[in-house]
Amino acid sequence: MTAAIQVEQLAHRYGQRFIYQDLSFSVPEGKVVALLGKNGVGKTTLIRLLMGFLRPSAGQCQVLGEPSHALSPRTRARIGLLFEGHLAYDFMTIAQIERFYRPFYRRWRRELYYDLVDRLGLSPDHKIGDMSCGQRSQVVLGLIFAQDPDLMILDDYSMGLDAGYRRLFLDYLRRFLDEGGKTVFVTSHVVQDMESLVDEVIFLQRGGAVKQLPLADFRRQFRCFGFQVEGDAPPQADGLIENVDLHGREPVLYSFAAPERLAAHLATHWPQVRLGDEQALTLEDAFIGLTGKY
Ligand SMILES: Nc1ncnc2c1ncn2[C@@H]1O[C@H](COP(=O)(O)OP(=O)(O)OP(=O)(O)O)[C@@H](O)[C@H]1O
Repeated sequence: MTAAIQVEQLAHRYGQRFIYQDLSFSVPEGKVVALLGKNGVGKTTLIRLLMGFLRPSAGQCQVLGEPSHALSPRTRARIGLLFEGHLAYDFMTIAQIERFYRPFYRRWRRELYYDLVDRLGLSPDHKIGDMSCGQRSQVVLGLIFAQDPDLMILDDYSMGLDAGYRRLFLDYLRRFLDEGGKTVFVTSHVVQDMESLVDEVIFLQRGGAVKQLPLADFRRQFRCFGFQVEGDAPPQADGLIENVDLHGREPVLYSFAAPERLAAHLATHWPQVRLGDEQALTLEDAFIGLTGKY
């Protein structure tokens, strides 16, 4: 399968501080892939690298078959980018910005822009600089859908959108995906939105460790169990135990291992621990279980 994004042995540092040292993953064409990670792990930095706004300290990224630091205008026009501070032309009006963007894109779909933006109930000569944060987001999203891109890169699309507009955006995104052949690479802190949208997840940890797997596999394999300890030596994360934490008041441990394998592992390495019941997890619980609360 062709990769829309291919990242190989990527390293990036700000000053002396490495954000990642050896990051590799790929986003297959036609898939929706979410990059999830806690604040400050380097999600936005990665998008800057993918778009060629930053040059990596080492390693490489390819986007739609071109090196990210040398993307041609033609390839850039195939990428719909939602990025913090992206809407720089806030002196323009709703109508002016649409006219400004239109000539850059061969498949421009003006009706999609106005379909989203008309819902704001503002006149076409309303200035972008005089809009609320959520309204501006709506304008940016309208511009991105109108581009009809082959690849959408969305950095925290929920920025400022209220629950209704977030749903509206997700409905648009699903319709966009129904057209087929589209790839979406998304970062979000609204983990529950990912459940019905995403094919694969990439968990990025501080220091650059990554785990990529189909969302369905993550939901099926990643489990949470209560446990009891004899004495005062609780288990610690190890090769099989991903994390140990409190779920409410109950101590729990998280693992990708099946219960029998985990019980055998505990009997050998943590004999003072008795495995309790499996707990149901929302996607957000599972995300926190894997990455930790803070
Ligand atoms: N220009 C910069 N100079 C120095 N450090 C930076 C710079 N930009 C970002 N950082 C640091 O790099 C790390 C990664 O930042 P980045 O914005 O990529 O994280 P993020 O995963 O997108 O975070 P969030 O989820 O909070 O948006 C952070 O520790 C941040 O402080």
